[in-house]
Amino acid sequence: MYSIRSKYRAIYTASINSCSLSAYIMSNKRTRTIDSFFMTSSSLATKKPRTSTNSGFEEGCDETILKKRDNDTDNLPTNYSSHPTYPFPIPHLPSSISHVPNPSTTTTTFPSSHGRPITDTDLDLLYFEPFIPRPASRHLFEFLRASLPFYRVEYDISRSGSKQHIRTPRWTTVFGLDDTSRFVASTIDGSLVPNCAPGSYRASPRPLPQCLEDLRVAVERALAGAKEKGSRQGTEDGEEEPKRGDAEEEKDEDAKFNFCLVNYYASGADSISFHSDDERFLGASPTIASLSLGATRDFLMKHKPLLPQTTAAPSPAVGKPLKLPLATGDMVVMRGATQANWLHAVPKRSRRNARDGGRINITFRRARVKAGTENYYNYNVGAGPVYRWDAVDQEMKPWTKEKP
Ligand SMILES: O=C(O)CCC(=O)C(=O)O
Ligand SMILES: [Fe+2]
Repeated sequence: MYSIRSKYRAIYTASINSCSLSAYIMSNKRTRTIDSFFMTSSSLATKKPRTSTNSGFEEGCDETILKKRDNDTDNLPTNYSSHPTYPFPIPHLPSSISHVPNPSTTTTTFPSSHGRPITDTDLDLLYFEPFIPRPASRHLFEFLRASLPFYRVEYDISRSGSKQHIRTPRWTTVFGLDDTSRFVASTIDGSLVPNCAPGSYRASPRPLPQCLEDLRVAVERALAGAKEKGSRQGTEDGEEEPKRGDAEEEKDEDAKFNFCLVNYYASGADSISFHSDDERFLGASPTIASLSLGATRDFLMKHKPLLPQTTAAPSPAVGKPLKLPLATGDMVVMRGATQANWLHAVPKRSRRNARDGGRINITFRRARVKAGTENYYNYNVGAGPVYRWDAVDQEMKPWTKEKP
């Protein structure tokens, strides 16, 4: 038997190695080994510039990361998040993801670009290109894929009277709401949502591990900053600051997240079909922050069909999908009436682009209604086995508890 730390060393080293293997394949016969990850900066300076324009994973082995590792003599995690609901301890972010802020300090390089508003009929997006600097985001992709437990949810549905078995075409994992969490008393659909007593869930809520908690803090801080900047601009010309109503207070609450869903798309064959995140447990106009790591994938958005009795003239947005090619480190924040009126999807990629090295998507949300939250756990964790990334075979493998 070996300790968590030595086990993690094996996984993490293999992960770095697999990164070099990928770089080798992508950069056409330029062999790189584990040693190259610890080369000196001067030897790296002679490295030829990369010519590959492939997105995502294969570029994760770039100079910035290598130089950073050069200074980190022992880059392996020493701290872990543990909880009875975690199948195994989840490491904290390694020091080499240098741009990930420490919540106890005020210095952060996040976001690494300003959020660009994209608006249309009922559409309210804030698009950071990127939110996390590209090199750090690629390292973060590797880290999260190797560190989190994943699930492949399967379920049966009834379609035209016959039962159909669905195997979700992506890996998922979900965290949120620990025993100390409370639903804040607020109104949803006109009624007061009560506080939720600890231990009252059927599905055991899993708190965010520290590595996702650090990201949550960074995202919330950036959104608060973007909001402050927006309101400062609105009052710059001496206007009196407008009085804040209940709706605005609720909007503030929306951008305080207590729930996190992680999707892993192993290749272009994995996808998510058109849907909206309009589950009741998120409230009427949720703010959802969606972070992309790894391979670039298209994020499509289209307006929901308008009811035939609608008298308003159709907007050009209706029927015309919007395409955001989400690259590593990018973040899209969906707000306001977006979920109520728009659908989004990450379609499969063509065979030519199928082997893209994988992509991770993290969405931060605010769960408000207990009943729906339970369903969400079941839908994104399910009752099947736990999977964990096997860096040697480069795939998710069923994970079993080690015998002591
Ligand atoms: O992978 C993405 O960018 C979208 C994921 C998504 O829409 C969801 O999990 O609800
Ligand atoms: Fe979604």
